Amino acid sequence: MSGGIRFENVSVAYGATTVLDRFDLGVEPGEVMALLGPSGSGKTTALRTVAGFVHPAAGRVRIGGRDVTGLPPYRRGIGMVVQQYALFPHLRVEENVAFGLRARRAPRREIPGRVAEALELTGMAAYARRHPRELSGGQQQRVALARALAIRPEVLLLDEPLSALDARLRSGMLAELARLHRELPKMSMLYVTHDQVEALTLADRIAVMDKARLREVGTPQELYRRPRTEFTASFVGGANLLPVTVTEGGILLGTTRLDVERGESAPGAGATLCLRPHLIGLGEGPNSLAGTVREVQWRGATHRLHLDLGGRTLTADLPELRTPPALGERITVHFAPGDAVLLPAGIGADANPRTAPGTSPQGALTGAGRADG
Ligand SMILES: Nc1ncnc2c1ncn2[C@@H]1O[C@H](COP(=O)(O)OP(=O)(O)OP(=O)(O)O)[C@@H](O)[C@H]1O
Repeated sequence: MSGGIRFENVSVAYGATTVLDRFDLGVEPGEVMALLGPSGSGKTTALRTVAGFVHPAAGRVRIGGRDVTGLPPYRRGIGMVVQQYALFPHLRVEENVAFGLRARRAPRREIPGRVAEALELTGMAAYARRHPRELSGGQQQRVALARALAIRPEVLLLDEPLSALDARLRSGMLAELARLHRELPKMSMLYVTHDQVEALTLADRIAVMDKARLREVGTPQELYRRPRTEFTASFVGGANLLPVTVTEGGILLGTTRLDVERGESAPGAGATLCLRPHLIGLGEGPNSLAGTVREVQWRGATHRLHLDLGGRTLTADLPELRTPPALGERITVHFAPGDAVLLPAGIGADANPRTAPGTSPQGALTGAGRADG
């Protein structure tokens, strides 16, 4: 059985409010696709249309090529894990895991083996006889995962599965999910998150959503290194977004001429320079920028500097400095021509990157540090 999910122009509305607008996306068999976007962008709604809990006003949903738009959830071949573990408190772990199999009328003699297999996959075999209240939050989430896997789903739907866990458990579970993906290479996963680190770590591709629409889809590397919109640039990884002017003679940041590829931006047009904080170096270089130090944050392995470039803030993450600059000091930083991306003004402008998480009031995004904690 080949998995894979296909959204074909799926729209969902509650009353007059469209919460999913002509959503068109394919998840390949065996692929992990993250749905990444701010709160309320429609991620959960998209996932629930695959599960069969939300019915589209228009469009079709396919799983493994099969049109499942009209099918009830239990006939779709899906496993689902949500933020709240939703285990039955009065049932032991093994009974919780067997529940989905019984509900689907799996042959009785097969159930113990399938339960054991699912508990083994999730590292919970030793806890089979316990009740949920005797488990930690992370363990309960593993049981929820085991329950979803026991039915051997074609597709696994995960809705913020790690958000109830503390940071250390979260990174452990993330590694577990990556291992699971390697061990079950045919199973597709659709993973809803608003955490870019989870998406970058786990996903083969990321679908960036905002305001009920799909904004951009690509591999984590594509979206990180070559974002096509300001929204993606700021939401995936954190970026400095600086308005520049495109002229025949080159790109101008204020009066400073920069050596960066012009891309699709036509002379005369406005554009935005996207520059990742960690790709900025100290001192003179190919693209030198002078600024006044407004803030210095020591972050262990790095120093984060906020520089005032004449009214614009530039955030730079530098490897830990022996002698960090003083506040008010004037310093020069630089970046390599290939390390900045020029985004044509206007694309994704209505996506309002200024409200993306981690954006400082000056419009320089400081969220890149989330990747390093
Ligand atoms: N049953 C419902 N009735 C009315 N509006 C709803 C319903 N479910 C969701 N919505 C609205 O649809 C929009 C999208 O919700 P959805 O849960 O898909 O967003 P999300 O991207 O998953 O957000 P979050 O990250 O906060 O979970 C929101 O504005 C939400 O208020």
